[in-house]
Amino acid sequence: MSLLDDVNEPADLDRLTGDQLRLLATEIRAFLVDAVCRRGGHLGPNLGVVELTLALHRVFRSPRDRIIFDTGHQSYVHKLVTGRRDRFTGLRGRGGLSGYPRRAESPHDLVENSHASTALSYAEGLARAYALDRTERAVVAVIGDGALTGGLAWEALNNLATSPGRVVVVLNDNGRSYAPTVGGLADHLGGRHGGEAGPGLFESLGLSYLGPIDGHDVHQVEAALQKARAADQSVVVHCVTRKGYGHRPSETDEADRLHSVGVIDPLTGRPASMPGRTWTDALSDELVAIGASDPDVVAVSAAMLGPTGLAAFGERYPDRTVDVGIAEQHAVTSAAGLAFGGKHPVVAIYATFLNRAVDQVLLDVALHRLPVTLVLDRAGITGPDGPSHHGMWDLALLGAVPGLRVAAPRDETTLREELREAVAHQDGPTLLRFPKARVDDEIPALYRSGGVDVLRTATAAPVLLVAVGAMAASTLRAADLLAEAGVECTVVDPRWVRPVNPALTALADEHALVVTVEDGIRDGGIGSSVALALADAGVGAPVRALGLPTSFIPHGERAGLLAEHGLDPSGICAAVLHQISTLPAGLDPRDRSQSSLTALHG
Ligand SMILES: Cc1ncc(C[n+]2csc(CCOP(=O)(O)OP(=O)(O)O)c2C)c(N)n1
Ligand SMILES: CC(=O)[C@@H](O)[C@H](O)COP(=O)(O)O
Ligand SMILES: [Mg+2]
Repeated sequence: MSLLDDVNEPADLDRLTGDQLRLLATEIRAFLVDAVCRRGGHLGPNLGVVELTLALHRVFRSPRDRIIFDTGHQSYVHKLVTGRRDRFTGLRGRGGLSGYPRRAESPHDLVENSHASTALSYAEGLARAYALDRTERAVVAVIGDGALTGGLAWEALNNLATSPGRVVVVLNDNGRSYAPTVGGLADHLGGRHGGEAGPGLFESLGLSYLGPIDGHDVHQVEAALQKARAADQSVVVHCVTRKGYGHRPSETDEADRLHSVGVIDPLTGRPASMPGRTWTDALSDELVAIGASDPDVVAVSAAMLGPTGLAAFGERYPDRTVDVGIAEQHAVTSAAGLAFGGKHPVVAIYATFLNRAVDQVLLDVALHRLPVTLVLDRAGITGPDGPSHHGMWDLALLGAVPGLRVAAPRDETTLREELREAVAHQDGPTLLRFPKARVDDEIPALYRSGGVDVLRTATAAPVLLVAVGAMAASTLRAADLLAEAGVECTVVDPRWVRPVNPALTALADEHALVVTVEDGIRDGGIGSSVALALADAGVGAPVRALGLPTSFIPHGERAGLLAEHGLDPSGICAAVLHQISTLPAGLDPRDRSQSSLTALHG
């Protein structure tokens, strides 16, 4: 019987002695290594917060007191001590335990948004609400040194000093985001600016400061938290920890301390199976090649050089590579500055995180028609990271940006080609998007017509299938299924999906039904742009837009989630057949006669 087996709620920690707490921490690490290596997830971040989380749950009485984890990727220990041990076998799978706090899972989870740098703002507002009600409930925000590089966190700190709400800010300073945390703040916390790290900075903002504290010493952390709890103003408790602590492959992983892993061998930290070539790998290689011939290209990342494929560019051209920290807004506006200065910035960001910087794309970049290329990795369904990480809003949110040209490559060749076209474009911003997946097999075009790649044709095919980027493979397989059902289709990849290419409009005019397929939300997506363009051009073919619903899609495996939303070959086929069945009598595209077209086109 282990100590961990007896911990089913935070109160179970109260009776443990110092030695038992140390033993429990060891058991928790063994549990985490085993569970995360089997399922994938955030390993290094959680190994670093074991003692800190035990101390938090001994000092504060969750859920009456509120503990908010910034980003939430480091909440596994919190889940373990709040009764969710048995659910780790399904970690991040469909219907299984989420990799982030999740309200539906436990009353101990309040905030489940896993975009970084939000916790202090949630906490300030919550504490203010408790103060208004004169309710004695403590509010704690746990924030990493990486998340503290985000501007939102500083907006919150600025407000905390004068807020009636008191917040205990636990700064988990492990010196890293993925890679070592960069910038003046990181240098300050690391003592690289000389003098004592912490007090000067936070006290000058009107907050109290305690630390630096050894974040792996439960008693030291507890003592500091007790003091912070009793203070009459907001306090920063500065805990120094080691990312990946207690697991050699994590602690020694140079890239990111095994920040976020797939299924790996616990002894070596290496992937259990060959990961295969991803879209990110293809982007990485082509950008290095472009950098060799174009000295004006500058790569910009928001704390994710490695995961977005910019690390190789950074090794080759360190002077032309910028990591701005978790600061997507600054990344985009500073890219605008670079472009004003004659450079061509390539800003690589996960699609979901660009949501942060929509205004910057709109007014700081597009208004000035600046040549900035945005590369959106993890576009569409990402999978195990769940609702906040699916990159499904970009096309809809950015559809309103005048002059933004958007490309969605279907395979590695088109990714390379479209990236070069994007970087060559000087008159305004460009955007490329692709998913978190292996890059699909090459999909050759039969021919290119006015910039649109025609992937499949049949004589007098009545249905035009418009595949957006990575949806091309499934759309082509759907066309096979439809042919078996007696419906011939033309399948095209517009390559540049916005603005809608007039060549696509012309092609649509030769068909009785147009079906668009994309892995973003339908509402405001490419399908709706195509429908508008056809209507404006007086093309009468009805448009059926297939895509994701405007809803928060839970975590699960990417292929399964796409299928659940009808975006696999059989789903696309079924949707087309259904659409055909709704066409007015005489307009069945299986019997596409000139008269039916004439009738349709009025
Ligand atoms: C807005 C936003 N940008 C980027 C990310 C991706 N991301 C997740 S964790 C992380 C690093 C966080 O570093 P830190 O807060 O220090 O936590 P640690 O992993 O070191 O514990 C990044 C960049 C994110 N979740 N949200
Ligand atoms: C917490 C966070 O935002 C990242 O760690 C994210 O989970 C990484 O996702 P990938 O594993 O797709 O790189
Ligand atoms: Mg950190």
